[in-house]
Amino acid sequence: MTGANASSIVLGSSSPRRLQLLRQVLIEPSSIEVPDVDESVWRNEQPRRYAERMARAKLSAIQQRCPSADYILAADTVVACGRRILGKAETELEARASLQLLSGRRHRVYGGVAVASGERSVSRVVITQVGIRRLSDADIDFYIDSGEWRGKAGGYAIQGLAAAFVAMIAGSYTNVVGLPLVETLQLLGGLGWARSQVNL
Ligand SMILES: Cc1cn([C@H]2C[C@H](O)[C@@H](COP(=O)(O)OP(=O)(O)OP(=O)(O)O)O2)c(=O)[nH]c1=O
Repeated sequence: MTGANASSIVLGSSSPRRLQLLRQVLIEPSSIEVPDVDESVWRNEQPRRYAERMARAKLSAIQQRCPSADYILAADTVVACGRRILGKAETELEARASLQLLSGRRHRVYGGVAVASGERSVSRVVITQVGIRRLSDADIDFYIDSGEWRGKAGGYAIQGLAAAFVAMIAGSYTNVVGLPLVETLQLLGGLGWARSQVNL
């Protein structure tokens, strides 16, 4: 038991979005650990299974590193068009190809979340449907120039300029940004985590 919260949470993620989302609901992780896992997709692996496998792999990497943590949280965000998984865009070419594929279509964002407390761990996948309006070449050029696509699953970030591309969303918005808050809090609550001071 440490700090203001009765139970401390180790965030197993390098994603600034995930930290920001937790802070938005007044959860301050006691520490941040960067998971280092092999993120390659298995042959014929479906997006849902991949998202859950990655979240669990990140969790267990951090569990080994922090055996005495009260709670550990890890997550993975996967963007898929049908069964096709679109990875994190690392080059302009990848981002452009991804945006061209998503243009004028609906796709799904699979958010894997995994939480552990001691020996117990739970995980789930939250699915959000996102519809991107038809993108012109000028839209895509503009977005590529912004650089906001870098390191983002599917080559876009809904919390930034790409909000202007999103025509519809069905399901959790925070899931698309990187961490489905309602479901994450449910998982934590299921393992006994409780806020000590704030009753959100
Ligand atoms: C679709 C989408 C993804 N993203 C981001 C969230 C994640 O950071 C990233 C997906 O990559 P992840 O592999 O889920 O996470 P990460 O590599 O950034 O961090 P870590 O493995 O250390 O936890 O894409 C957005 O920020 N906005 C969006 O709209």
